[in-house]
Amino acid sequence: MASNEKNLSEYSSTNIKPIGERKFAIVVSEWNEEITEALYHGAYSTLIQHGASKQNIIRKNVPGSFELTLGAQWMAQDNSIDAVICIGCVIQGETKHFDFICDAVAHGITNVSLKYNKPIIFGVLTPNTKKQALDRSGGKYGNKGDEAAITAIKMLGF
Ligand SMILES: Nc1c(NC[C@H](O)[C@H](O)[C@H](O)CO)[nH]c(=O)[nH]c1=O
Ligand SMILES: CC(=O)[C@@H](O)COP(=O)(O)O
Repeated sequence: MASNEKNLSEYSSTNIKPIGERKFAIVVSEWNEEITEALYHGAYSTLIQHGASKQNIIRKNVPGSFELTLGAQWMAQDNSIDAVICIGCVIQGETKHFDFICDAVAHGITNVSLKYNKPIIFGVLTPNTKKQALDRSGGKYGNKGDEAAITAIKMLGF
């Protein structure tokens, strides 16, 4: 279902219990910082809203979305971390570089989740334009960071 049919920030919270002492890592790409900071704040605030403690949310910055995979692995190998949220924004340019990055990140973080048997959430926007990114990072279609945090919480069984 396209984002213009389902707001990324709309979800039923009635069935989500407080997440107590669970520990989360949020790995944030620095490329398109205006977008990724908005996504990060969406994810962070959603975790806090559902009961996570500030000291149990670890942030790790990486240069670009391609580096999210290794950043996620560094966090996932810490046994105290229950779930990892990857935040990035890859905007289509003139060349096929976009395709290679998006493919590498999608497959990469999937492999990390299977290797460490823990949720590694794909909170990466892959828009064609900056406007599409703005619409999905706190704009008219909500915030994918919210969605990524809820996904992490649900994957932990709450
Ligand atoms: N163009 C975008 C990039 N490019 C950088 C790569 O992610 C990577 O850091 C580089 O290829 C070195 O390994 N990254 C984004 O996150 N978003 C882009 O739009
Ligand atoms: C996704 C990218 O790396 C992209 O922004 C680079 O732009 P271009 O394909 O025009 O070099």
